[in-house]
Amino acid sequence: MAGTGTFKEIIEGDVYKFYADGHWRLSSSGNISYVYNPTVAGKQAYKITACSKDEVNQAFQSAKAAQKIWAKTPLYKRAEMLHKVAEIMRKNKGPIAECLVKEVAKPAKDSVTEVVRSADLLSYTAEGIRILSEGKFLFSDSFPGNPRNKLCLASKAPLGVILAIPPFNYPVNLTCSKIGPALIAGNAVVVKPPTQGSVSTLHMMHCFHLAGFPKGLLSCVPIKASELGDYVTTHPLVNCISFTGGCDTGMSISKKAGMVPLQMELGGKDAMIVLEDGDIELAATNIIKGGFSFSGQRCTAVKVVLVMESVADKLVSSVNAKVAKLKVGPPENNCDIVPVVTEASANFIEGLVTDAKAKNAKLCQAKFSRQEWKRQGNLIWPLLIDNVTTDMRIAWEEPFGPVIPVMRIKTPEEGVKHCNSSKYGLQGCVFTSDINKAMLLSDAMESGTIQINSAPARGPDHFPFQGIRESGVGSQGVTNSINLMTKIKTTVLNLPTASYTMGTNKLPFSSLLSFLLSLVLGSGRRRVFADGEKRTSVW
Ligand SMILES: NC(=O)C1=CN([C@@H]2O[C@H](COP(=O)(O)OP(=O)(O)OC[C@H]3O[C@@H](n4cnc5c(N)ncnc54)[C@H](OP(=O)(O)O)[C@@H]3O)[C@@H](O)[C@H]2O)C=CC1
Ligand SMILES: O=C(O)[C@H](O)COP(=O)(O)O
Repeated sequence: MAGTGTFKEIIEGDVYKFYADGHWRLSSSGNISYVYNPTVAGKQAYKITACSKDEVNQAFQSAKAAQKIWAKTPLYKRAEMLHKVAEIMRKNKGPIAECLVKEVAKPAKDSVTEVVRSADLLSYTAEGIRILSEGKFLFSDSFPGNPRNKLCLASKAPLGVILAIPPFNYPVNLTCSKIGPALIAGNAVVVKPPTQGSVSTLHMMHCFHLAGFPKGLLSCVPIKASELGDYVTTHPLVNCISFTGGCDTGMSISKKAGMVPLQMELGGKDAMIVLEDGDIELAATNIIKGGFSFSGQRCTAVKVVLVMESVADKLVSSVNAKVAKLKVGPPENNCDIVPVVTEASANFIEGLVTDAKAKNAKLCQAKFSRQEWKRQGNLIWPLLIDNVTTDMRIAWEEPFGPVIPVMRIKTPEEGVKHCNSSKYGLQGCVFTSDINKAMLLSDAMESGTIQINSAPARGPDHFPFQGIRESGVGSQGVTNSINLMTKIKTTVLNLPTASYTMGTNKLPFSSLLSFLLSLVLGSGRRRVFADGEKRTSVW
């Protein structure tokens, strides 16, 4: 059960605490944020303490201090601790998943999957020590005019304090995808959890606490973003911001952030282009899996289908038949379509549908009811909207809900043009049986990733994951996140004479003779070396 047993110390009464300096406590502010259960309108799921400005500042100060020590922790010990957290998370997947069901209405089975996937991500990230234990060794004489008298050692150093801001839809997985790389690289992390998703995040943070990370290295500070959001994101001790969430929020943060590396993933309008030689059944299945899972609340969800008009009717018919089989209802029952996270989100989605209908789109509401459009509170029945045209909002905007527009195209180029006209550029996908056409389309589609014959997806989590344009900046995926959360440190060894290796360091005979004579006569030519010491020989 959430907040009991292993997790009883993270709650006081019915209010969840915040985590800093290695322990859990209620904020001195007395402020409380409320987490509402998306499945039951108006029902409070949880109460969480909201940190004060001073508590947030203290979390950053402690992070800075703890990071200096953590950066000197051997890589193998860092890896051991990540494996330990992963194990604790696997053991406690039940209570953490329970929170996901209640605060973001994620289907129960998908909630457990998210926790296990996150533990696996941490285990994989622990192997990141292979990357961190490698450096670069450069000779100077590869550059014109330089003898080989400078040896350059380049290695990766931690940035310092990482501010991690995850979104509601994957509060556990997307927090781990930030914390894991940050820690293995030697950084400290301050997590600002999403309100909807904060209790799942707090439970996950407790697993890190139980693993025994140094006090202060990790903190989780729920705040009222409207009050302290800017304070957190512009704090002088922030050395990097890793944010996943809405485009508007992310863009605003990136404009205010200091001169720090940014890792921003801001959503997408992932396009699916279906060609005449594409497998229509496969495409339909991927629209269902890729477009409607978690009610479309995924940045990588299929968000517009661009299908050649000659096969459009066949595709729409196949998708509608599959939509009719989707289970609609509460996440506890593992329904395919669950309530979206907030009423505001549901209202936004309804606005897009209403606009499309007003402009003569065809609403293909499955045979759930005679209604074309069905919504009950935050619960929206899955909807394919056919005959969408570019004058409709849903052709361009990200619903983050179970509604998918279908646009009919005459040429593949028309599909590429629409994809590239979007302000987003996260992922896309192409369905065709011709690998050459697939590669040409992938090259032409301006997106971070193009999937061939499968729906967009971030996983597996070690794959590079990035958006362009307003879909974000910086690349995720375990390796890329580790590299983004480090900086390069170089040390240059300046030598008095060129240095060669593998026996190529033969002295000219004359200097060998003078060297031998100096040994015999004891009056070797005294030279000042790089360290300032006067000696007769470099070795
Ligand atoms: N790329 C992706 O995977 C996601 C994209 N989205 C897109 O964003 C839209 C809105 O979803 P939502 O989750 O509300 O996204 P938001 O961008 O509002 O929230 C994302 C995270 O940012 C935090 N936040 C909000 N405002 C600030 C601020 N001023 N300073 C610091 N942190 C802040 C939120 O905290 P809090 O919750 O307390 O406001 C949350 O932790 C969705 O409809 C979807 O289009 C949403 C989720 C994931
Ligand atoms: O930001 C998101 O919505 C997730 O990263 C998507 O992950 P998924 O493709 O594995 O669902």
